[in-house]
Amino acid sequence: MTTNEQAHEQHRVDDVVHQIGQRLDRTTAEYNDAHHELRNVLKNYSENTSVNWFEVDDRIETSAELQQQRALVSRLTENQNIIQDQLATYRELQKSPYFGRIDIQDPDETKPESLYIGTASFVDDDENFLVYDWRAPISSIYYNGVLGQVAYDTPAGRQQTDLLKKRQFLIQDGQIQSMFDTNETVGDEMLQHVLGEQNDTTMQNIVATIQREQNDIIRDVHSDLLVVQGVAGSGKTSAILQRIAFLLYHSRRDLEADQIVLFSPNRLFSHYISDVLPSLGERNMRQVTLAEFLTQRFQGLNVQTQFDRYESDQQHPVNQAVRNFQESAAMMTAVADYCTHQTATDLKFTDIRFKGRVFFGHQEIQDIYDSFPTTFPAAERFLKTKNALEKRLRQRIAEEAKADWVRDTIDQLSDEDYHNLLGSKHLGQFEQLDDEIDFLARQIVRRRLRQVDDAIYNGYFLDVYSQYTAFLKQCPLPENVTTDQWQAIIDRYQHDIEFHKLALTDAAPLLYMRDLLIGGGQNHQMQHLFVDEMQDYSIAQLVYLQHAFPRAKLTLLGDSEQALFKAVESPEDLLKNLGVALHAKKSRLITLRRSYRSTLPITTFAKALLPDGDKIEAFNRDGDLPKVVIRYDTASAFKALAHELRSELATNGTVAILTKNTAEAKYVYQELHMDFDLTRLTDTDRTLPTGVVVLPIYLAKGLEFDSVIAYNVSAENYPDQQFTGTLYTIASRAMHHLTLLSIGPVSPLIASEKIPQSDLRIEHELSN
Ligand SMILES: Nc1ncnc2c1ncn2[C@@H]1O[C@H](COP(=O)(O)OP(=O)(O)OP(=O)(O)O)[C@@H](O)[C@H]1O
Repeated sequence: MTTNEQAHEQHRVDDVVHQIGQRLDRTTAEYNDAHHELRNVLKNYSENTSVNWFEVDDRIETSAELQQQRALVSRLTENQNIIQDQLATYRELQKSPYFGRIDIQDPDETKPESLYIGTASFVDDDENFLVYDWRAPISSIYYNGVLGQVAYDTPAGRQQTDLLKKRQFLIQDGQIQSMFDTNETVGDEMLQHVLGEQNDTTMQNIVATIQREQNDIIRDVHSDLLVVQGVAGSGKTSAILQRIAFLLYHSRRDLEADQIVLFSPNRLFSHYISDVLPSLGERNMRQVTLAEFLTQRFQGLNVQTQFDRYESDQQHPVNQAVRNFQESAAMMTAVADYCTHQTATDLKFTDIRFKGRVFFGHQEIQDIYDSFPTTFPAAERFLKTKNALEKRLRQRIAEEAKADWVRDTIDQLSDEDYHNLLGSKHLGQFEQLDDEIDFLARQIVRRRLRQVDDAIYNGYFLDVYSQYTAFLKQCPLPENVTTDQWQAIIDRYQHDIEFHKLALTDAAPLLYMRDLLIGGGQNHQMQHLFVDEMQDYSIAQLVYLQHAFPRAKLTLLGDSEQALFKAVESPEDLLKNLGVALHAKKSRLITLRRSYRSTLPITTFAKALLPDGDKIEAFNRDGDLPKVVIRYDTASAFKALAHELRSELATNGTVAILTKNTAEAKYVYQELHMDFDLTRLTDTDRTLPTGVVVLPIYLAKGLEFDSVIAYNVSAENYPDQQFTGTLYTIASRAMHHLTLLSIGPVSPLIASEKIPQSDLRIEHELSN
């Protein structure tokens, strides 16, 4: 590239930055005006809220005025927020207005046109697009096309054009740092630069360097089930976030950020990714971990988490055939079948009691349920039963309202209680005083019987926990599960319930049964459901999530090689199983094989751990070989660990010591915390501190660190292939440096002929 050309491009950058600066000044003035106006209205509002509340007439008038003011405040606040967002976007653009340029020749134009692509559009005062948003239809050719004839989708249909040039820029603080032309999707040079620079405090957006397959994930608007299987560090999480930004742009009119939900692997991860969407001018989607979701659904029960289960499985190995069945689509189908065949007498209705006495008996409830046609789905009969009970409750309230104690209570009401009981009804709204008294009497009884009302509303008159036992007892078993094994499952479930506990395997089928029998549990607002680290979810859980978000399109991303909690499955089998289980009409599988996170030596080592690791393509970024440090007793191991930590801390912001489980993390913490500023992370932590952190690998899922030290990769700790996934996940968290500490002989997974010694730096303890 000639210096002349760079000077010419810099000239354009200067011009665009100048125009953005002018727009920033204007918008700042607009912001100040909006802020001023809002402050005035708020001041007025607070003066109004202190007016007389006790005179009824005044109260009505004030309340109408307040409502108007409240609406005004909310409109002005929204306006102010919009301007604030614009300011943030302009500030970002001012630093780096764009990262790409495409020159195209449209068939009906005489001259080629140069378009510049950045994180947001910038249009000058004459409506010229100085920068195109990366999500605009035309921008797709920057990511997808090689030079020559290319096509792109627009709302008006597919368009053709001739792509003459593709240029990439790295612009920092308004200065072009580098620029080059490329025929590739997005050239490696740019990626080299970005990946080499990265550090791990929070994730960055990748819009300047999105790769072709990633772009397919990001721009897919057709699939109702999109399954992405990608190797560690291939950009699955990045793709999710850029996809969300794309979808929000694409369906701006009918999709809001809070109609998108992401199931994330842990809370640290939620924080780690939280800057990406705001950096693209979008709000964050909702985020929840599976544990949070289940806890919320089972209030009052202590639901086992994936982490608890992982720890307990290490101590008490489980029967895999039984668990596979419990977590299968077949189990969920069995639940659905069971629910459709329940007669009123099969259901475990319980009495609704009040102050120790039966208020509605279970037989009465069963008879009501039985009175509705069996052709109705169970949940509908249940809802009708609730309504019938509500009606009977209202009758009982009306009768009880005539009782003497109620009249006595009314006589003794203070003025304030009297007003409170009237609630939204106002004095004078009743034609006769008797009506008002009657209303108050029913209010008093209703309040007293709130417990009964709640029991009806929440459907507490069906004992779902006993119902689940009944389901388990008749559940058709596959051939490889014996009745004795199943009885043990039933016994354990009953025992757990007695102690208000629930095993993770029971959560999805039990919730599903509850929803199908009593209704509810579904969120019809969600339009997109994303599941990251899907390999840690059972099919039963995914079936449940689909039921819980019935209108949502599903994007499931994972890496079966990183399965810490279960066996590896091929992507194709997975899609087939999921497609059937989730009844997907338009399903699509995208596989990502290129790994971007780690240096070439680290990825080369990590992939060699896997039986079919040669499918993984390492991105060619230089770095040191992974270092294996072997010591033969604990004292020298910790001495070596301290030494490694010091040297890693000298060059890296964060050093993560990753362990196999919590017990090991606690132990390492105990041994080191006196000498280092060390943080042990647990599943309640939300933020990642810098310095040294120690955590079990399952809490590091989805995260990355400048430097990783794998604690004790000895043969004793990682004896066989069962631990391949764990070791691979640990190794693949490292971006720049990886150290493997072994106390005693190293694991056969590492000391294997598949891993040439020349791929590692091995440091044995020196004998005296
Ligand atoms: N196209 C890209 N341009 C720049 N950086 C990228 C690109 N794709 C991925 N990366 C970087 O590679 C790293 C790994 O990406 P990400 O965490 O999204 O991968 P992942 O597939 O979710 O990984 P894992 O399954 O191991 O958690 C991140 O630092 C991300 O920013």
